[in-house]
Amino acid sequence: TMTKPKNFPPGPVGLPFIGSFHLIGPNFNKKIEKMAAIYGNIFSVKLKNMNFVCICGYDLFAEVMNENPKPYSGRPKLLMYELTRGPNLEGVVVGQHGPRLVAQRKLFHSVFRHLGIGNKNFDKIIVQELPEFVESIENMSEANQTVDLTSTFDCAVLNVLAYYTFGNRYSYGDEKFKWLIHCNNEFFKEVEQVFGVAFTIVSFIPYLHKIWLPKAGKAIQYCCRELEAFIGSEIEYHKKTRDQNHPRDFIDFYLEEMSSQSSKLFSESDLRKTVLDFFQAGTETTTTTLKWAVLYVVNNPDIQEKIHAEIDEVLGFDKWPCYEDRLKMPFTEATIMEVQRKANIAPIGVLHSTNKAVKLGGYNLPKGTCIVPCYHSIHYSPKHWKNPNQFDPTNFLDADGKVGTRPAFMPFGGGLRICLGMNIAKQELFLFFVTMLQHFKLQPPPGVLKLDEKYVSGGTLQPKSYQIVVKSRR
Ligand code: HEM
Repeated sequence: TMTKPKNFPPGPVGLPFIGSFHLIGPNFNKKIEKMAAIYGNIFSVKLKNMNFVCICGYDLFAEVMNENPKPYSGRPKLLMYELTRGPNLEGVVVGQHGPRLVAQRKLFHSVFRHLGIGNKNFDKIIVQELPEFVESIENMSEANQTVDLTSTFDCAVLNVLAYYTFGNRYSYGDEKFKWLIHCNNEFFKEVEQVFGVAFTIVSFIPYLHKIWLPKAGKAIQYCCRELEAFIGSEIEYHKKTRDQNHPRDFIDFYLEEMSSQSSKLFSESDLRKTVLDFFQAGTETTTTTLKWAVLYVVNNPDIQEKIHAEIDEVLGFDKWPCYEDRLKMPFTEATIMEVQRKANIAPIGVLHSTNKAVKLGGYNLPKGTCIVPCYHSIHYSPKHWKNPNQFDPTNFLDADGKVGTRPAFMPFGGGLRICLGMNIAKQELFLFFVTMLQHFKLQPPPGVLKLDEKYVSGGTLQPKSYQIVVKSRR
């Protein structure tokens, strides 16, 4: 066992072997809240040989994510990460901060700018997805009285990333695409088996890994290997067909970096893990947010009506939206932000780690301390939201009716590790949500007044699976 360093944040003593294991799992947010009430906004939870330091409340978030992010820009070395990203923790999500990571992040942004024009026009890639997106919902609702939009969202969202990385989208019925979706979804199902959002922490509990490792752990590894093999075959294809003067997509740009640079910042194995990261960080998060968005507008018909009115005024029925349109649709944009606040789908985001000794909230954190940002504490803070438990888009509207930023709103994390796909995600959320409501009216199934707003914990906090009625607005 490990003793606490000097002047370390206080916390529950923990039981022998299992430490504070009983504190994670269901009702995670409530348990964190209770501990913060006892120990303060910064406290430690001990598990095996590791101290997790939980941070709550806007002041600590501001310090770690905005004011002094550098010492907090590492990632903890967790067993689960090593299983799927190798001993060197390749890719982007779980790597240490340093020249390699900075180079990968920089390349991501420059490809993003290249595929669009500056930071604009990337939305063209999403807009080309809209016709099949709408058609898929139409077909489903013609065939069935009630529908579950999950698979449509899965296809649309993965296609955007496929276009970005591979240079092409797939038709939703394509067998190869179905396999890719299947492997990607299996990964999240297996993660769910290992305590959902707290799964990375669980990998630290002594002896417990002996139970989950042979089953869920193997399955998780298997899913990642299958996805990596798929990505690997795309890389092979790109090597054969690429034209050095006309790079088509992320893989072409990456291969070009590999061949033109002498340092070892880029490698093919890293490329595979990086693309794997795009899929695993960028699909379930976006799909889940869209599912919450549908749920909240179904449960709040007055809000849905206001969005319909905004869409009718700005777009009418036949024009596809573009991302710029959000500037004329403040209520719609504010609704999406409110969905992200209220759903709080990544309650501990991705864990950070200190890469040098640092003082936080009056305590000393040695190098290598694992930081658990508890987002519920800011997204539901009564200090920052008038009625945090209520779904209310006006949280994000200023007195003049314009969308305003809110400091205690960080759905994409922050600091040097802020979500790499944030701009893609924002554009997807806006364009898929608007297009859906432009074409359809969404209602609860017959006999149901409201959909259940309680979450279940998968890779993220998700709504329980639900059916809705989709009515064409034509
Ligand atoms: C609504 C959708 C999304 C949400 C809510 C979300 C949220 C997050 C959060 C909370 C983090 C951790 C940030 C931190 O450590 O402080 C993160 C990291 C990341 N996200 Fe997203 N994300 C979304 C969509 C995407 C998309 C579409 C991509 C596409 C590439 C993506 C790629 C990444 C990557 C690569 C990282 C790791 C960055 C790093 O460690 O340096 N995400 N995301």
